[in-house]
Amino acid sequence: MSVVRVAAAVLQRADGQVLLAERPVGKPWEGWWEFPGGKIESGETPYHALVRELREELGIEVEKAYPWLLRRFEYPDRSVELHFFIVRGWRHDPHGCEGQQLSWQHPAALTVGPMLPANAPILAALGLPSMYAVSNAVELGEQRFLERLQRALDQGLRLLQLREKHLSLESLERLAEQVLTLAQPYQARVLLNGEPETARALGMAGVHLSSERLMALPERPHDMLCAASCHDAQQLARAQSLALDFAVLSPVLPTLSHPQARVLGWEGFSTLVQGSSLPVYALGGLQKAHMEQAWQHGAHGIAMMRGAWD
Ligand SMILES: Nc1nc2c([nH]c(=O)n2[C@@H]2O[C@H](COP(=O)(O)OP(=O)(O)OP(=O)(O)O)[C@@H](O)[C@H]2O)c(=O)[nH]1
Repeated sequence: MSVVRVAAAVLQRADGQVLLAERPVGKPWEGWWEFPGGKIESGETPYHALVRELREELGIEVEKAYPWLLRRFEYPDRSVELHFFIVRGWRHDPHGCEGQQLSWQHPAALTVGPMLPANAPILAALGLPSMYAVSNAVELGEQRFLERLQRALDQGLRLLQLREKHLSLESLERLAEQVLTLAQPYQARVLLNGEPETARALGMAGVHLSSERLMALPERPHDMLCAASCHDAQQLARAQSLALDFAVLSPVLPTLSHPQARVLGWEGFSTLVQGSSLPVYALGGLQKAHMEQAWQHGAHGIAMMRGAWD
């Protein structure tokens, strides 16, 4: 079966809502909802197809579009390869130039549907925020870390990795309880860097695997979020084949926590994440101000340890 290559756009407003379109009468899957976009013509790059499709379908001019995920899916009559972009800047108000109905929607609470079957993991990925903070109680001291965590939650942090490898199980339990108590009113999700069973026992939303654990794990846990640390193509491929929720790729820049590690640089990062079916956070020596650069290089967002608590 030949592969249909498609450019698809997640137009995202500052409030997080994304634009969905209903497939018009007469097309395959009519009445189903999708992200605006269409087939990549021969000789076109995915980006150029995106710009053309959004002009033709929505009457907008793309100003800021970032490469995001590649999703392969088998329909009964065709295989599709969907090149998703996140579009954060455009000129003119989108309207359905082909008579299609449009709707701005919160990815986690759609009020239109059904969505095309290929798109379920895309909606899940859109539920992940741009920033992923990694705890640093060992350097800050627990009290100061908890104060900084409270401040970060107030400022919008919604995803956190508790990574305190030096602690005994008893001390970890105590700290985890305090962290979860702070995170709960914000519905912020906390992942434990460790084993799935420990994460489950501590009531965490998920587990974050070390790269070593990632390579050894036969199957991902299905009752919680599951993410992993990756440093090369082989580990990223493993994270994709286990269908994890997301990966973290590091170190992008030199970092104090891993002074010996070979730095990827932004170009190395972007080469590795190109074509990823999973959202990938950039990590290593980053500050909040690196967000735009991370998006330009194909990252879902940035992960930070020291930078998250400044
Ligand atoms: N634009 C878009 N297409 C998607 C999404 N998800 C998804 O599976 N697709 C698939 O990607 C293909 C998009 O091609 P298209 O919209 O230009 O073509 P089409 O179905 O109208 O078919 P036709 O032009 O051959 O009649 C379709 O097979 C569609 O089912 C999505 O979110 N947006």
